[in-house]
Amino acid sequence: MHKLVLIRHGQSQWNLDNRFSGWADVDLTAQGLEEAKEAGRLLKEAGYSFDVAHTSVLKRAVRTLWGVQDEMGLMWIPVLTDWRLNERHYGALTGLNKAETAAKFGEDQVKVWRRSYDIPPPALERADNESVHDPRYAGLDPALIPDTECLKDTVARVLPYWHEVLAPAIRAGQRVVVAAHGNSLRALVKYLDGISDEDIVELNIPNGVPLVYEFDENLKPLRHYYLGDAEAIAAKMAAVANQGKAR
Ligand SMILES: O=C(O)[C@@H](CO)OP(=O)(O)O
Repeated sequence: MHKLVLIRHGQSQWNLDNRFSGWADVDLTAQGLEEAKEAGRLLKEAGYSFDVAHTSVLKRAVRTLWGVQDEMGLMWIPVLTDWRLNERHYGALTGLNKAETAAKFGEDQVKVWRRSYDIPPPALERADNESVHDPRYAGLDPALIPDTECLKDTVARVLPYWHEVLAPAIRAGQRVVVAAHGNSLRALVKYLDGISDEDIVELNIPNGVPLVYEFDENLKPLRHYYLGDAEAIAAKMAAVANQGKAR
């Protein structure tokens, strides 16, 4: 049996401030760092170890991974960073407060922007898109740098990473951990579990909690589960869903 561990980053400053983050490179809060370490402790206690780690090019995911590695005594394993694991690009909503946006445009509209499968948030003007000049994307065809993304667009970049990088490593017997983001992980989970475009709307991934997938030898998921206290995890998922309320 193969296993994969997915972890959404711990609380970021813009999670705390309730702002749309997307590709903005926001750091973890003290709580977020503690969540990362707690995830590492949980994994270690449960007997997990990893041969390789994958993360995005955004520091909230990278630093979460560092916290996990540090607690597990695994600072030495290879780490691959890749833009395809980045958060979904939030377009012109990036930086806006989610509750204020809901008060202005309505909670239903904000839910469409946050959770619909194929309706993207309003796009940034290319001239306003700082990622185009960001050295971390310098090797990338500028046409691949999004001005906004819906989940479907995120699936279109996350799945090649799964098929080309993650799945072959898991199949070869490597123990893999992925530290990424709410929506890049929703994209992967949608594919792994065959979740419909309608049902994915209600899926929210909590910050800083290890999500374990068990696969058969063909990488068909057998089951998945979060590590940690079930009630606390449910409360974290509800808190993510409620970020789009007007208050
Ligand atoms: O702001 C974002 O980039 C994401 C994740 O924090 O938020 P949401 O849950 O609203 O998609």
